[in-house]
Amino acid sequence: RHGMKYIPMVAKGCTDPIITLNFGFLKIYVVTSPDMMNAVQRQSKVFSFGPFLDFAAERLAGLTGKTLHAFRTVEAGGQGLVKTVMHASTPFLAGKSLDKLNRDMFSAIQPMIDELATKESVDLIEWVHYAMTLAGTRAAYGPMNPFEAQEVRDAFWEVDRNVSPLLMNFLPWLTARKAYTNRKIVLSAFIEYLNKKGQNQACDFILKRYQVLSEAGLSDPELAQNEASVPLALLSNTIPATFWVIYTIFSHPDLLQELREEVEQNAFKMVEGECVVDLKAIREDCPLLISTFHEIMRKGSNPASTRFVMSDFTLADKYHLKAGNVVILPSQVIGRHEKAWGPSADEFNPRRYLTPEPSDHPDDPKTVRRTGRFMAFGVSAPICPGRHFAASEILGLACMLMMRFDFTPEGGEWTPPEPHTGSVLAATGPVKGPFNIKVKERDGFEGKPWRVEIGEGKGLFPC
Ligand code: HEM
Repeated sequence: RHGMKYIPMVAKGCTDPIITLNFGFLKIYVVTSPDMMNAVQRQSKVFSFGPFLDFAAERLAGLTGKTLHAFRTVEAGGQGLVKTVMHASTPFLAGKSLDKLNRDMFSAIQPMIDELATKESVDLIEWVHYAMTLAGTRAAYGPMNPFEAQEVRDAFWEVDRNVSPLLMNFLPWLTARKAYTNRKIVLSAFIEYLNKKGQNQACDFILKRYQVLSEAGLSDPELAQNEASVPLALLSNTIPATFWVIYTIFSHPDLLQELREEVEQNAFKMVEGECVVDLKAIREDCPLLISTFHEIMRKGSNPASTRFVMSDFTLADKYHLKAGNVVILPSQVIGRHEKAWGPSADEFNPRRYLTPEPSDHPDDPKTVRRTGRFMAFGVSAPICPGRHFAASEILGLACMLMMRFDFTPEGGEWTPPEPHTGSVLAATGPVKGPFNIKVKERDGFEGKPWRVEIGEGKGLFPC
């Protein structure tokens, strides 16, 4: 009922560094303190992420039989393809490949932003979903993008919003009907994409995945079955996070003003009458914007990194964890712990990630890399490999919107929309629409052409 918010709800106020939720057939150990998280992370053989890769291959992607065996981790008796493909493709989410991905994403979204300028009002949630889904997937999958069809986009979001019963894996065609039938629509689009050899014009990350999987002997339908679940990683978190970044910046007028000044000075230029936002300069020369992004993600998202207990283990000589159960490291609890951030841990402070205030941390004021400092993209391995692309998409778009537009919510008040609790894969606060805003180009910028310039570099944000 509460979706991803359930864990922090039960953990809030607990004084123990780890607590047990007993579901009878399964215990979930919820870590509530940074020190205990360190202790768990030090035992990477005992607390492993591997079984969750198997879980996702079976329940999210719906793999069965010999395809599932090929993907399963070696530890679980499989061929370990899930790790092989991740390892081979992750480097293509940085450097030149990331520059190209960003370039393609912003050239895809630019006409949609220009169209926004012709409107007087819009449902911001719907617009962000539409524009980011289309632009992100065009950049990833190329001109034969399976998500061009609205039917496929709608089916994808139906899967995302109804994924919980699918994860139970109990007669999914009956108990998870919506997700199950819509997953089939997405899958058919991916099969057609491969039939047309669409992957040959995909981004390097996607192309590498196809190469590795076909070299491993997978047929196109088997390959499509796995790849049809990749957009859950590509879109499920990025889109709600984009909404919240835009919402938070525009709903804090003083902050908006400061950010506009920072961007105007460091990451904006006029080139022959064209307004240009510079993504490389956003990364390198806009510390307040980056800090604001981190703080919105710290406060607003609630990913819970998950580990499987491989063998019985006693933590801190006191807490006995039994093999076969699950450990959760919830960022909403650990990342807001006083040990991570001192007494201001629960406040929204867009300057938090600038040079740390000496009074901020009771134990070690100068430490920037304190445990629990920033967990929105997960912790250590398997930290999100797409985080730099996500940050580029979100911040590039947010800058373009705040430099070009004034947004006013209908009714005048910035009142946060209702959460969408069915979307349990998204840790970034998915919401239910509509959220109607009035749109107006800013004084002095009316009717001007705009673009985002990518610039060369490693493409890496400090996250
Ligand atoms: C705001 C946007 C995003 C957020 C908050 C986010 C967050 C996360 C988190 C928390 C994890 C799990 C880490 C753990 O369990 O400790 C993860 C994994 C992953 N993410 Fe993201 N992510 C985002 C965007 C993206 C994008 C755009 C991509 C795609 C290119 C992506 C690709 C992946 C992949 C492939 C994994 C699995 C990594 C593995 O199994 O080793 N993510 N992400």
